[in-house]
Amino acid sequence: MPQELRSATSKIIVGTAPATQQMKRLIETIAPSFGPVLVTGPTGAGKELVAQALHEDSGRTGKLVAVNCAAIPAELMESELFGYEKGAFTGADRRRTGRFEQSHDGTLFLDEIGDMPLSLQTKLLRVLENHTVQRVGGNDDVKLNLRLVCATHKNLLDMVEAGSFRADLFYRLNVFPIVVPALADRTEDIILLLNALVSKRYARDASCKPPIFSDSAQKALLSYNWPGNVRELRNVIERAFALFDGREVTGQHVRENLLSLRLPSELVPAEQDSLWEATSDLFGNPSPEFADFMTEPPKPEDYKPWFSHYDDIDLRGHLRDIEVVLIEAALSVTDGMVSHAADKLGIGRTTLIEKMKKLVIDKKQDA
Ligand SMILES: Nc1ncnc2c1ncn2[C@@H]1O[C@H](COP(=O)(O)OP(=O)(O)OP(=O)(O)O)[C@@H](O)[C@H]1O
Repeated sequence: MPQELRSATSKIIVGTAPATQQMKRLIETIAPSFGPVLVTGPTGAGKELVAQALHEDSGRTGKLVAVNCAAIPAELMESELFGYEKGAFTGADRRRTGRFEQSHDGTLFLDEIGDMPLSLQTKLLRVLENHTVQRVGGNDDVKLNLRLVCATHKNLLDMVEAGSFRADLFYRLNVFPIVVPALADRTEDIILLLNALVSKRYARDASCKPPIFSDSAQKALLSYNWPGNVRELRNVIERAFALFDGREVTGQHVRENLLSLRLPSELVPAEQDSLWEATSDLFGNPSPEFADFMTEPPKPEDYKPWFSHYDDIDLRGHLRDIEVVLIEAALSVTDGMVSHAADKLGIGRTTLIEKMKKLVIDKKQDA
């Protein structure tokens, strides 16, 4: 298809894995219709992008207006969504339109819909039934033509069961359900996303040169399980720009310095401080003190204080990372001699070969 005829969806959403292609086809098909869309999927997987793609391919002339229901205090949410008339409450010195009215002829994206208070759920249901809103303190019905897209990482059916989400609203919203797959379920997209996000990051700020992800780095990215999904991959790329300005990133760098932020030994302390500052809001950063502690090979009992630093741990992923690092180290000191490396690790040669296959480890180790 010529570039200019491609849908906005195919430009916005990167990925060619079967699950991604299926999702993109679904978005393109339902974008021009009117019914509400409910986008679900794990955090960071791209739910907001789906809303953007739906709007861009809808042919609607109005705006895409996004509201994060988890970020607005419950007592302000009604006036934020419905607007208010002058004098409706103390401080309402003029009429204000709400997000519903602002998205007339366009799309209203209600993110984290699972966090909407029950009283507002009832009001939202009324809007969906009547296609009108009343501003707070007003009596006039304002007629609206908008496409509603809601998203959540919560299980709304469980919430319905627990009585915290209205069943009738759930069925009203769930006309077109779209499930965004976890990144771990579409590994074919990882390298495409890596290249797209590196180019995007470089286009935004060309002051750092793009890092070069070697074959072993790409393998390491492919064998990781991405609990934070595409947002976590974006964070890894952000770290790579900060740490490897224009240099080659190896598989070992990915595991040791990018997936769990630890500095390569060649970085000086001053850079260390600015890096911690620059990335302190990134997914899952350990504190600098904890990183220092981790530069020593940990003894099992060193893990005891873990939960005073973190809420949780991906135990399987962590144990797998330790296995990968030790196997690679053994292969490196034995120049890739598998049987010698197996001796060093105290396991049989065949067991080591099986592990290397499973964990995508090469005999030859790059530094
Ligand atoms: N398929 C994709 N192609 C390109 N970029 C993507 C894709 N999926 C996600 N991203 C990027 O990953 C980041 C997270 O995506 P987004 O905010 O849409 O996730 P989300 O599912 O809405 O997260 P949350 O549940 O935390 O709100 C954004 O920077 C987004 O641009």
